[in-house]
Amino acid sequence: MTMLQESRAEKPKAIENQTIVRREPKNTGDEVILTARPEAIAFTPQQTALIVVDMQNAYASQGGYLDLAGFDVSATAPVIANIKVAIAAARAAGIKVIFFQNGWDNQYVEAGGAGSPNFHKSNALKTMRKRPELMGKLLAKGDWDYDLVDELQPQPGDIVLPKPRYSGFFNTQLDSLLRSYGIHHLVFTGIATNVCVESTLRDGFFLEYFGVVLEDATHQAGPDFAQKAAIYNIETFFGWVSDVRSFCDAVGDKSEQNAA
Ligand SMILES: NC(=O)N/C=C\C(=O)O
Repeated sequence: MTMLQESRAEKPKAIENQTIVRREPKNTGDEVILTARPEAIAFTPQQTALIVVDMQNAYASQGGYLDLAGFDVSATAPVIANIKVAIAAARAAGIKVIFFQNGWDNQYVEAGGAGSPNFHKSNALKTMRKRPELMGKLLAKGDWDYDLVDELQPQPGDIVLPKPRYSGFFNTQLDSLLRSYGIHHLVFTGIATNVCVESTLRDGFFLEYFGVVLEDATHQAGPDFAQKAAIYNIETFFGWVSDVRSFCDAVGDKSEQNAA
């Protein structure tokens, strides 16, 4: 056993002077402890999912919806790289990986008509009303914009869920799938922190899921203050905030060992 493997074998890592939040009744299986704000949080990999929110070209690529609608996506490359690391660590630790894809059919029937606030608020729909040549392209199933970015592709055993609104719990199979796997801790990554990540984490809170966001694996839609506000809300009211390095340390990052 190498020194690196030896240090990885010592689990859970000591979190000195940090209060540790533990769900009751106790987790079953091997518990790991994640350094987080405002407290460290204990979870078992088997009862945890890594949620990858909307890592589609629409949200992370130049020429995608957010970019065309005037949002800055120039700093998404490190976020993609960090999510890739978190996914590898999660898979190696036996944590279920769940990808979301936001969008609708290419006729936008699923987007709702003028009777839906979504019709009036969605910046994708507004952009297409201003630029009709984009109709059938932005967030439309089957188009490049809807596709997950090349770097973050699902593997067998992962779950991919389409979603028609900001919250991943609304009109999707998420809740029933999580309950079927006995999962009650959710670790969030993806774009946008202040819209779909926060909406899903908040709905999860109301449904009694423990939500942790990996801050450096997220990016906001809008100015920097939107990221700060979302992180503040999560840390203070709805869940916990951590980072990719701490997540890998907590779950024992066996991804390099397992990479064939
Ligand atoms: N994935 C998201 O957070 N989406 C944010 C805005 C939108 O879809 O219009």
